[in-house]
Amino acid sequence: MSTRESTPMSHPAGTAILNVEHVGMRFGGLTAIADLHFDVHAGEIVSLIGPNGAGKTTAFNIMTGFLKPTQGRVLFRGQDLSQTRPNEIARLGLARTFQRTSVFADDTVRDNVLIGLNRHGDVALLDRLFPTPRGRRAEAAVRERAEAILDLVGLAARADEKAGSLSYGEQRLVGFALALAVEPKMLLLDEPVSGMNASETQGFVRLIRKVRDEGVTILLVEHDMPMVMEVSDRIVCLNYGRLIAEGPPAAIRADPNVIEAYLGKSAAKLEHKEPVHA
Ligand SMILES: Nc1ncnc2c1ncn2[C@@H]1O[C@H](COP(=O)(O)OP(=O)(O)OP(=O)(O)O)[C@@H](O)[C@H]1O
Repeated sequence: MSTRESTPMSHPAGTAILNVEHVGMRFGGLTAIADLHFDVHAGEIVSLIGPNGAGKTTAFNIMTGFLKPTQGRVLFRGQDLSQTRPNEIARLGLARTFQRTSVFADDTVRDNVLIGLNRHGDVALLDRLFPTPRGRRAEAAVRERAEAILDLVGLAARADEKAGSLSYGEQRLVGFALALAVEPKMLLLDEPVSGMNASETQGFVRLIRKVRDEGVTILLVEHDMPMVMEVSDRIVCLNYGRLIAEGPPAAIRADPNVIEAYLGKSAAKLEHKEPVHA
């Protein structure tokens, strides 16, 4: 495990940054999550896996404030998120990416990242609007940060192209860059490599590790099992809204309950199918 955070708010390795405490979610008569309970420690890469409809996306939506749980609570860095709005949660340092890409297709890749940075609002608006020396310095700092993020995700050479002209996998990287723009302490990645080819996936594994080594904790939902087994420190497996196993990849791969519910069926079982929402 590696943490290089040095701010006073940082968590030493092994401290929980996220606590999911007996969370339940019902939609009318349907129980999407029955009783989910797990922690993520600072500096870890943790994956949430399970068959279609197991409740993974619902869990993500609760952790990011898009849904309020009908039972239990989620703490991020000790703060209860139940009454916290999504934009406040992002400001606390918990950012997410979405299953579907959400880039501005007609803007360049660079402008997408600049939009993300400006939305984050770490530079005062007046400083950017007026051509004062201070305003110009602020603008230059934002542009420099955009270049650094583009470099990190490997899109520097495509910065001037329209985001909509990139391959699907590259657009996922733009979505990832947008999430990084808010300088998160923790990133929730929703099926980040779906639609990526094998070499893009390998590149993404290296990228996730690099970002983690910079002190960002990662929780991902992913159906690409070789990728999950390679990148995860720990895996949490859900089935029908219940936690059925939790542990390091080797233990999860060998767990009879996980094999029965998810891994052991036909190869087609590992392919992602769109959920049918009630
Ligand atoms: N807004 C909603 N209203 C009603 N039911 C919902 C809603 N969102 C999710 N569900 C149901 O909750 C259950 C869990 O769905 P969820 O999308 O969280 O599963 P998942 O594990 O993310 O699946 P997938 O791997 O296919 O993305 C499913 O039965 C789904 O149909």
